[in-house]
Amino acid sequence: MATFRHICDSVAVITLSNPPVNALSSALIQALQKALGEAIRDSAVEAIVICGDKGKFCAGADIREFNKPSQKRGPHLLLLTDLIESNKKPVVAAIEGVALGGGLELALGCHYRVAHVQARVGLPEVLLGILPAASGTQRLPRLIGIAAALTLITTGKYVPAREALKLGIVDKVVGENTVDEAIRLAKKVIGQPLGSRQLSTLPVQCPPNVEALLAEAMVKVKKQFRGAQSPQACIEAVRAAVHLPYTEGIKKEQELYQFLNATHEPRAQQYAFFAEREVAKWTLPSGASWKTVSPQPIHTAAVIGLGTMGRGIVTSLAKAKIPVVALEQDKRQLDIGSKAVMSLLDREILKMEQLGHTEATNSLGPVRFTLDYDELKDVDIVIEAVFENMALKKDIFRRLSVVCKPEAFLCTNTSGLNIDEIASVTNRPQMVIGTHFFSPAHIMKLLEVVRGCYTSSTTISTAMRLAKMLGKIGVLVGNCPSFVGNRLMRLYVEQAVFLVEEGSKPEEIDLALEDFGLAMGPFRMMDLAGLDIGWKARTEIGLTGPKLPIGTPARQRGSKRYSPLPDILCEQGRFGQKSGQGWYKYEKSGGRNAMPDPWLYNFLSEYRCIHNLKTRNITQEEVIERCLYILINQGFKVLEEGIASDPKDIDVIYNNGYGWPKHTGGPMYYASLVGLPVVLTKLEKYYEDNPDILDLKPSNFLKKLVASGTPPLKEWRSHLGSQSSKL
Ligand SMILES: CCCCCCCC/C=C\C/C=C/C(=O)SCCNC(=O)CCNC(=O)[C@H](O)C(C)(C)COP(=O)(O)OP(=O)(O)OC[C@H]1O[C@@H](n2cnc3c(N)ncnc32)[C@H](O)[C@@H]1OP(=O)(O)O
Repeated sequence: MATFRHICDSVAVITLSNPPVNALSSALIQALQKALGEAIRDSAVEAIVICGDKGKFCAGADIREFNKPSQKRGPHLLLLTDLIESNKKPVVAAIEGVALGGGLELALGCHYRVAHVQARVGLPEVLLGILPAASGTQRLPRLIGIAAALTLITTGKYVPAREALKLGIVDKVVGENTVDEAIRLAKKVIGQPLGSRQLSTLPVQCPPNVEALLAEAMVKVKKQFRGAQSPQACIEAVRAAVHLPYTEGIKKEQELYQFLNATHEPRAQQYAFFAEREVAKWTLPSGASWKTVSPQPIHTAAVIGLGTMGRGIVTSLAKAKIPVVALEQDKRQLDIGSKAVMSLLDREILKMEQLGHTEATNSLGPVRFTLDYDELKDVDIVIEAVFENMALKKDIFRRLSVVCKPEAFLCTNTSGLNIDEIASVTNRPQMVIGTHFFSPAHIMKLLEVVRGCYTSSTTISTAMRLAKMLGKIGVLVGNCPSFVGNRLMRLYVEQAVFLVEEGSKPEEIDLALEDFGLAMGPFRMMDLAGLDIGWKARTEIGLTGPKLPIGTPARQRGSKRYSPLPDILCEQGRFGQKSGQGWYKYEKSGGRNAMPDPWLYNFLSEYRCIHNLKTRNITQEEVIERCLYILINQGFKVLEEGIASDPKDIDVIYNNGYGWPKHTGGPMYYASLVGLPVVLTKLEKYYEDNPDILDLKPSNFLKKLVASGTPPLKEWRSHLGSQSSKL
């Protein structure tokens, strides 16, 4: 790793070099400090350009070093930004690729910034549980004003170069030769006064309503990132920029950074950051892995079924520039589906245009709509996305076996049906795999990649590569009913319904779990997804409806507790948002504004009377513990059964598919934060109180970990022993 400089006429060019993203490690900061010192002292140098090696300016502080003791971290980036800014020779940042976090803070210390048109800049520290603590919270508001700075700092969003130019973050955007352009600019400004380019010396331009603006931002982040402290600290730091001189503002920034660093959030968020990248590095017990097995190329794709999921999947493929054939079963469905897809694609184009893409239309792959299976004969991959009916799926896969070329991979978007059963009807079971997208499929980052017992490692490699091509996070899991995500989710939701039977109100449970940080409580989530979907599935497998054996107790299935409440709501036509009423009532069918429904309270009173259920006062603590610990307990079972190979797989699934708050790291990380002995003791207690809720019974793996002295999460895997992996 090195920072080197060379002289080009009177300009020194300093190149940051720390592959793969030129992150500012202690060593790089030290080397940069040294090179800057030399350039400043060298009387032949009149101006300096800072750029990054291999087309990437800098992705910020090296996150891998965050857990190092601070005294071992070397010089602080903050001092470096001051050194650059106060230097009498103009310094120009040549931004290619990314200038993120500390990388942008470094660029803000420079007097000028030139960016490549495809570069992106941003301050994503908030997403790592910290704040831009190398003067970003003080310099950015001075450059672009309070409102825009607040947005960037509290969302961590990445801003494309053209937008950055409009905001005033960069001075110039170029289509090529960014470093040459920066050198040209550096030469041009030699000898010019730098006062107005030294951001720390500028006043913050405050609108008259600045306090209202800050208060509004606070309300927004408290809602958007419930339970997380870093967004609030970011606002406090910007408030300091408003009210205090620069040096005092910096002190406040440092104080807030120290405060956040003492909480669990940075470590949880940084764990989540690396976990998202590590899940791509899959390994099978056979030894086959992402390193050894090459994916097959995917040039064209087909999607079967243009319901909500199919439309999103088509859009996702088009966004990745993969030409798609979209197939429906009849003309009417095709017309409806194609219109919906076109409207999604139009929205994508609009978004891109707003971000400054001049040729947005050309940046989407072509979509062809058809009723004819023959049009699928040349595609490299097919993704089936019809509704959850095994017989229908099998029919489709039989047909695909005949129509598709032998090298084509066959994927199913089932959210829980048996992959092996689907694969068994094809002429290529080794090329069948589950690709479980999350709704809306063109937006949600997660792709659960489900390996069946026949699935080959090349098929896995290709599906994982597809995830990457779609800009998604693929997590490889084994085949079991409902896979990992929905298997855990079902128990969490069921627990919430049991709590309603016992006396809670849906809105109390939603509030408790949303305050914990979940994006949406279980009842609002059920209403959004549609209660009828689960009802149909339960009817199909005979848990309710005509197939239910006569004489089955209403609240019991086998030896397990069962709640018929969701079934009864469906029988009453209460399907959730789509019918204007479910666990809540809505302003109209399809309305989104959930309001507590007095009808439900009366209904629940009668229901409890009929079933002789005594209500009791249920605390928020119990709501959180029962709903979350049963989910976590199932996570341990999933690990024990080898359905997921590592706790981080479960965490990535929950963080990216189920709105779990990343500042707690994910359910398994959260369990490690709470302490496994605590989770175990609570589960034992709740199971003792509710012996008919069998899934509250602590998993053997959890017990084993506690008995082994509660090892840290990264060691759990080694305690699994000789399990029969489903991977
Ligand atoms: C001297 C240390 C001092 C520490 C003390 C700091 C105090 C100062 C406090 C605040 C100031 C500044 C704080 C920060 O800057 S925090 C970091 C902010 N930056 C980010 O959050 C950027 C995160 N990265 C990304 O968004 C993306 O990685 C990307 C856009 C840069 C590239 O995306 P993509 O091409 O999709 O590749 P990957 O995401 O897969 O990444 C490739 C590879 O690089 C690793 N990586 C990325 N960013 C960092 C980083 N900042 N530090 C370390 N490593 C990074 C990533 O993990 C991948 O690694 P691999 O899996 O091993 O290949």
